[in-house]
Amino acid sequence: MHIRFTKMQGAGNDFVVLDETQGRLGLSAAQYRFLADRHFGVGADQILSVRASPGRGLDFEYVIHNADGGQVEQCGNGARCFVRYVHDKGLSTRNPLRVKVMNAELELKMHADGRVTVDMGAPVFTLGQVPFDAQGLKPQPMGSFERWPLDLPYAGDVPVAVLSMGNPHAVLLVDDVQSAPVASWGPWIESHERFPRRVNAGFLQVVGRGEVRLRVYERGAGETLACGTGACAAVVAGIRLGLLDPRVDVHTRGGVLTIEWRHTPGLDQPVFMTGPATTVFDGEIDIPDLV
Ligand SMILES: N[C@@H](CCC[C@H](N)C(=O)O)C(=O)O
Repeated sequence: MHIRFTKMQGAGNDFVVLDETQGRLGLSAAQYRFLADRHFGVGADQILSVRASPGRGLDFEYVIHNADGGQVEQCGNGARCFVRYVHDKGLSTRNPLRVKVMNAELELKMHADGRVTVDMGAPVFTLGQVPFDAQGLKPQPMGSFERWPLDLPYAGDVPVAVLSMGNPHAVLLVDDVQSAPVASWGPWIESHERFPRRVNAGFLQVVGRGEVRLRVYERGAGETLACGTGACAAVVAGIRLGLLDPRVDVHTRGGVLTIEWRHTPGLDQPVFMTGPATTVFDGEIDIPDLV
């Protein structure tokens, strides 16, 4: 199969974007893996498919596959690239855009300076919905939140905050993100048996009440230069742990994302994420028949 694609990046989190508005390409998980492969394919952390509106006042459907070929619920940096793609390719002039992702609807707004703000919806703290199995664990309260002791090889119990931004996140506090054990603990946390659908692992260094540094070991992709939902989850956790103000600049290895969350107990307040979205190049590629 011969296809056209666009390579994009948002704060260094990179994507292959496919136009499926005129019909599905019907790619297999192995073909998504091929596209994401940095040696044999194009190379990407995620593959984003732009599909026609499913109706209900929505402009498009937005489908996300991780580099490992698995379909996932959310991708924050991808959402910003999605808007830029739709506008640059002339698929819509609407601003803001309303799109459907796997289990939710998102509102995406492009600014005059090219940055994009995404209403990522409200975070979910119900453990069963993350999903996280806390049975038999004793929570450690902090601020208006809690952390859960996660037993990791050689490290013992490591306290993590657990929440969902539509996709699952575990956030742990570190003193220095540069020297944090992302490469070793990341895969252990990602596949920990307490997370039945695996999890994205965020390593959060609080610099001040409005500034953090973050590295994320992403489920199905490994460490990426930035993770949008990871930034939202880290800031929400930091606010509830009593460490952060409602507006925070998140320094990732690939750039800065600004996250805003007005926490009001009892109300489902949405998280807003603002950051860059850039087209790298357009291309064409032959995809082998892989099942
Ligand atoms: N890079 C993303 C998140 C992509 C999905 C994630 N790896 C998962 O499996 O949930 C972002 O910017 O949010």
